[in-house]
Amino acid sequence: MLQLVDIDFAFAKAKTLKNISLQLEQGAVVAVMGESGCGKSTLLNLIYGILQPDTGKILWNGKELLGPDHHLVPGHPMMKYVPQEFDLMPYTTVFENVGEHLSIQLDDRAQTIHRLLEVVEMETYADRKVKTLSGGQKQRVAIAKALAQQPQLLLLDEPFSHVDNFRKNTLRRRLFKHLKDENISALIATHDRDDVLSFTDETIIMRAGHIVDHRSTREVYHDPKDVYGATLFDDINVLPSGVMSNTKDLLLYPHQLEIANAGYESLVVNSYFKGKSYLIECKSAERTFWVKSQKELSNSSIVYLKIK
Ligand SMILES: Nc1ncnc2c1ncn2[C@@H]1O[C@H](COP(=O)(O)OP(=O)(O)OP(=O)(O)O)[C@@H](O)[C@H]1O
Repeated sequence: MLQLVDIDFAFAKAKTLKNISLQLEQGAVVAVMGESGCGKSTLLNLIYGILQPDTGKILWNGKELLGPDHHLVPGHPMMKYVPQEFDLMPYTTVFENVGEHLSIQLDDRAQTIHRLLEVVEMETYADRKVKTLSGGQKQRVAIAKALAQQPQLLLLDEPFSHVDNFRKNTLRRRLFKHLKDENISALIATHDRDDVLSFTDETIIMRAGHIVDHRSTREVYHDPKDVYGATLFDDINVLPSGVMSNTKDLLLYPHQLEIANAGYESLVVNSYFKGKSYLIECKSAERTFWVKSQKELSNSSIVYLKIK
């Protein structure tokens, strides 16, 4: 179990992380979301032991982990980190990169490497030199290399940012299944709601160096604390009490409103094609609303909005 207790950290004078406390049970897969610059990567760097907290403690199974001020080589053996700029050996093969830290005396070394290359769908590239790979392929090799070292905690920073949509879904399913099968905990800094909604147990929301929410992913999504948290998942309708016969202030995603024959009058400003449906942007009294529609609607037409 990982615990952070009252961590503060500053790169310069201004604090980058403030009063961070959290607990992660073994096997939990947890997303870290928040706007760019809010401190997600810094948090992962502190946990991994690349940065030294100014105050506070990081504990693993109750034992304090000492930061880089106390170690010649930063990092801790039970965790692996895949940063945004992955650390691979460009002139050696994919196979050797994944196996870099695996003992050559290990009986099932080759099998282990091939099994992990399957998890990241890179088995056909085993003999290719890393420098000849695309960014997305390198990212997949970096993930397999981290898994090869059998971490108890995996820290992933934007793990699929370079991977095309075609591969992303299979890769995500395989990777998260592997994490669950092997009871590996993971902290994943991501901007991608699809990573978060389908695959994580809990979500941490960060803002300006603080943790502002940490609950189960479903609670964080269904019952957002504020507009900031909700907007990380989707466009959001802010409905103060009384706007659409609602008796309290509401934050609603586009699919929670509908266009009806009667209701709150609004003017269509734009229709955005989304594949299965259109996202309609409407305006009433200086307020913007977002709603889904099966049909494209012409700009300046009038619609009536209702809470579903
Ligand atoms: N080496 C550094 N020296 C000084 N300031 C830094 C350094 N690294 C990051 N920062 C600053 O610390 C803050 C947090 O950065 P961090 O990279 O943790 O954000 P992030 O939430 O991961 O952002 P993103 O989503 O864009 O990756 C930012 O204001 C950033 O400019």
